[in-house]
Amino acid sequence: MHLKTRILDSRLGNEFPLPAYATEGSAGLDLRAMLDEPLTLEPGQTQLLPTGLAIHLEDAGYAAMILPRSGLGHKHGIVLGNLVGLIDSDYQGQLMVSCWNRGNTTFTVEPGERIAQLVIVPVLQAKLDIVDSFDETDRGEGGFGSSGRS
Ligand SMILES: O=c1ccn([C@H]2C[C@H](O)[C@@H](COP(=O)(O)OP(=O)(O)OP(=O)(O)O)O2)c(=O)[nH]1
Ligand SMILES: [Mg+2]
Repeated sequence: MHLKTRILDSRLGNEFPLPAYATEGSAGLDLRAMLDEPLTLEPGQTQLLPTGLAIHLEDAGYAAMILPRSGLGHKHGIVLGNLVGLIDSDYQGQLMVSCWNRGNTTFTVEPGERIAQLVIVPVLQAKLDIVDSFDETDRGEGGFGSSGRS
């Protein structure tokens, strides 16, 4: 697909590469922290970081999700303050990343560092048909471990 993208920080495409799929099979485009100086995140701290990019998906049949990078999340505890970021198809503002240090050690984000990834996903907008009851299923209202653990 084609994605209308605005570059809001001129260092992107010059000093720092534009987002690109790293391999033919990559699902995510890495997003960079467009900081002016290194940012220290103490354990437990969360900061909203600019990416220098805006996208306009235009089509309600798509959304984008901002997801953590597995290496940063697993090794350094750097994940997202909102766990997952959901980008609406009509959003035109700068993509922002809520960066949360859920770990026990201080982490410094360097300017231009890849801090999260953007994944484009298909979306169905549902029309709600209001009913009084549902056709019976085996599960019914059972959930949250109702089927046991093993
Ligand atoms: O990690 C994120 C999450 C959201 N957004 C932007 C794009 C999205 O379309 C918009 C609104 O996000 P969401 O609907 O999740 O937030 P909200 O708290 O419901 O705000 P709003 O009232 O603006 O919808 O904020 C980001 O830039 N980064
Ligand atoms: Mg919202």
